[in-house]
Amino acid sequence: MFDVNQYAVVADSIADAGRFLYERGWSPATSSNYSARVDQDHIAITVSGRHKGQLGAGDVMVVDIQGRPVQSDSRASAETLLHTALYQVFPDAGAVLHTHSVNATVLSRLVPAGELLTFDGYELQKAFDGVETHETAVTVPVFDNTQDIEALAKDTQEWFLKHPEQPGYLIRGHGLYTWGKTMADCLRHVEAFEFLFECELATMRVRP
Ligand SMILES: CSCCC(=O)C(=O)COP(=O)(O)O
Ligand SMILES: [Zn+2]
Repeated sequence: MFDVNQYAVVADSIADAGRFLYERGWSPATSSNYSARVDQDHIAITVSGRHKGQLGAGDVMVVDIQGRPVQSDSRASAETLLHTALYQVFPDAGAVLHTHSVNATVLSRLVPAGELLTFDGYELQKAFDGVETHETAVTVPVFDNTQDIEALAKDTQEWFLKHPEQPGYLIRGHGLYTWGKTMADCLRHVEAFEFLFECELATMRVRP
């Protein structure tokens, strides 16, 4: 069982994150899903299909670390297994955010199949946990979009078990996944990625 007070705290942090991300245009309409750790075995996650700029009581539910609903008749995010896959790889992850910004979507479609997106030489790379210098490249894998979330969860888990220092991934034509020790860390990672996506796209415009 989980602590309901702790659930209430993390559910609030998810609703606040939703308002922030929606206002910036990074989570339009019912796109995106967010989660935060309640305890070692339980995750609070958005209910599927909810408007992420208007989350309130009843829009965040609890699943176990395998993604099975706990004490709820609601349907958890369709992408729940992508979240639990990350919590399983990163025991110190406290939050996972998935967003659908225009820049993440467009850039993910421009990266050739089989190639990684690499950020190198940007001072802002230091916004990511564990990155101390612009000389440390940040490498972002781009997974093909699929409706087979179980298979995608397995692929992403395998990749991050081999590359645990990397802070996020893209799904082609779909969006960004990133995580952090706290919700504040995770939101900082979304902002850092968005800045870097904008820089890459601006660079492509002047140097096609
Ligand atoms: C309307 S966007 C399509 C589904 C999606 O990609 C998403 O992020 C939201 O799915 P959820 O089941 O978490 O609401
Ligand atoms: Zn999505």
